Amino acid sequence: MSWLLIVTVVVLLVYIFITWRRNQNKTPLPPGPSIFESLKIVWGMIRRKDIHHIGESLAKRYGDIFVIRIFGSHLVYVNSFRILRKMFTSTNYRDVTNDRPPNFLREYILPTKQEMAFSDYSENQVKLRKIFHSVVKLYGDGIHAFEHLVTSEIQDLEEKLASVKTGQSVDFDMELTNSIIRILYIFLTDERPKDEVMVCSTIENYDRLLNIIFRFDINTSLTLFPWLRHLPTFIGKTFLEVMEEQERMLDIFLHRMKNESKKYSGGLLGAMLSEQERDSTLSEESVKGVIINTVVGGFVTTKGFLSGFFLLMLHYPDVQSRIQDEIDKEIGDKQPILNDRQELHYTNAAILECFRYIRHTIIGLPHMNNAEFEFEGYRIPANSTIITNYWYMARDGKIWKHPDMFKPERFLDDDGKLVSSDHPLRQGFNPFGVGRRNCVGESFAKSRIFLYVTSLLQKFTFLPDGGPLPSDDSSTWKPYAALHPDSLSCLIKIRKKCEH
Ligand code: HEM
Repeated sequence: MSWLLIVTVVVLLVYIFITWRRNQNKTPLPPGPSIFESLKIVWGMIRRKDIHHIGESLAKRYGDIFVIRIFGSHLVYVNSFRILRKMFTSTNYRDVTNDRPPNFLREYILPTKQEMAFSDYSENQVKLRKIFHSVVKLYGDGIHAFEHLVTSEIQDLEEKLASVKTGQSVDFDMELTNSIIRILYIFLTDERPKDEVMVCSTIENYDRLLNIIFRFDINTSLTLFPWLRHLPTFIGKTFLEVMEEQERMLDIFLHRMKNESKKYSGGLLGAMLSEQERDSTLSEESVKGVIINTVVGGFVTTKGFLSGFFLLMLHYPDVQSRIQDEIDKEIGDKQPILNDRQELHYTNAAILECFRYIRHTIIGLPHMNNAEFEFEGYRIPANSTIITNYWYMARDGKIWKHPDMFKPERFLDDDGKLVSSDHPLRQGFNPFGVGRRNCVGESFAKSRIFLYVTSLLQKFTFLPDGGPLPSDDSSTWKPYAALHPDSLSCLIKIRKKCEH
């Protein structure tokens, strides 16, 4: 036993010596904990699952950029949006910094590598992004077709809520979940789901399981030791379940596509089929990839935002009534539309502040650099995993006054108008990322969020139901890849009749 210990120590020392020699006379790495402390930190992240809390305390110690070194790999944390924008968008760096690190999800779960979110930046990836944008068509006339789709779904939700008996508690989390999934389904197929219960439960379950697999501790363990998926443990069981659920989910869409391809012309899938006729290089694998990207990217993020937002309405009734006053004044009784956005300054400020305050996409998606580069006086070694530390940026005391307070007014100027998009505060944090890998669903998500918030607060007031209310402090929530409160039960008081 003792010789094993001696060999381990010697190997470790030789490794440290070689690393040290190799780095002599080179531009320094960003600051960061020693190799020994790094080991302890990564172990802490895996054990305590709180990658965001550890990233926050290290950012306070080291500033805008730091590195954690682990067995010859580098986790480079970017802790300021200014630095992140420069690294991902400037012509000096963007060809290098927009790949994705290898991860278990890409290698072992997704049925294809031809997709948008987890593959490297490539011609195919750019092509898929373009098709996605052409369907969202949020620029120009297409916006109205999309708006109609979302509005009609929200009206169904309103009718459901309006039919709840006075004083009866509503599982609003579940209602939101089903409603968001139905919109995603319509976005993909241009039709309402025939078997709604089955579609909603399959997609919800798939997302829930993926959210577990993508948690830092589990994803890291599986990426380092993929054979763990075969063990009869929680991880192995979750892996099997996610594979089954993925099969079921793809079947819902692909089965219909194959059997009804003649009729299949609308939605994102229809657009991909038409594109396939023009461009034979667009494979079925890519179609599968885009279904998964839309379901994964479009559900947990928006659901996390909306359940967080309405939880804040329960905690901050004065903010809720100020939004309602603004809606009454600017929109009155007519159905809110996207064009109303320009007039609703306080509502927009509350939405921005909710993104900042909750920080539900804690570290976004990691990037990887395909070559070594020098940046702000530091050397970033090739194949580093670049972590966008949104969790820290959104509450960095250097940018935000009273960062721990929920204060929509921080985004308003002296005349009560929303500060412009180039204002330092709005430049200080964007939860959708920037550059070539920014969120492809940004416009889709923002529009949906605006329509949900305004339509629902126009008709209803949301009130605590007297049961335990989840804390509004998202740092106490379970550390999934996208944060959301555990539950959201509430009372709903009708303000205005739904007249659709
Ligand atoms: C509240 C809503 C959302 C937030 C906060 C959000 C945030 C993000 C972030 C931070 C990234 C990574 C950016 C980067 O790597 O630099 C991302 C990527 C992505 N998002 Fe979203 N997202 C949201 C909604 C959506 C929706 C509705 C969809 C699709 C329907 C979507 C699809 C995607 C895809 C496919 C990517 C990968 C893009 C690429 O790698 O090129 N997201 N999102």
